[in-house]
Amino acid sequence: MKTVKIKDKEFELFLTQEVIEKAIDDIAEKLNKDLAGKDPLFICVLNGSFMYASELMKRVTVPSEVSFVKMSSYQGTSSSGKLKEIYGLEEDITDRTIVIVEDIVDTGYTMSLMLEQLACDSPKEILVTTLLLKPDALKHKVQLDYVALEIPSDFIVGYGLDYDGYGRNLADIYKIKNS
Ligand SMILES: O=P(O)(O)OC[C@H]1O[C@H](OP(=O)(O)OP(=O)(O)O)[C@H](O)[C@@H]1O
Ligand SMILES: Nc1nc2[nH]cnc2c(=O)[nH]1
Repeated sequence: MKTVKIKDKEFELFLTQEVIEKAIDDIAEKLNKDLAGKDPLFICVLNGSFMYASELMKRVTVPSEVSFVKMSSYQGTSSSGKLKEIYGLEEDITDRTIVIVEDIVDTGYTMSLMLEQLACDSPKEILVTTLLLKPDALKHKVQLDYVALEIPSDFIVGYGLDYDGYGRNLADIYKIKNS
């Protein structure tokens, strides 16, 4: 089994680039059907989604715009955990079809905040695509329209996802080795 070491942790091969990109082919095919004539704006969530966004957008053939945002933590007064806010969205999304592009939905916290914040700007509709979903880890109810791959709750790296900043450039996805 192929393994990689990142900092203090060992990871083992979990999903090959071939498997991932076959799943992306399927998502792109669905999007190309569903978005025809809708002039969508794709909003990709940095950092993690950069590789998924790039492979997906090469396969999207409908005329569309692509933009990148960050969900950054900010100091809030709430005791309910980290608060996150959308940074970097310059386009007017009023009355537009929006497609959010994420690398992973884990607890669903980030996506739930994003959906709530984007809805305030009155888009026509918001669709969500994520490369990965951990169904057993979900703690927040989120709308997910196009999920490429469902995975168990193990911590993973590669294909845009990092461990402590490293591993995002790996072409395959690895899961943490249980010692
Ligand atoms: O469903 P959740 O439990 O909220 O987790 C999912 C979020 O976690 C990751 O982002 P992260 O904050 O690690 O930032 P990154 O994309 O820059 O790595 C990922 O890109 C999602 O945005
Ligand atoms: N790298 C990484 N980031 C995440 N963010 C939410 N879940 C994960 C995960 O499994 N791996």
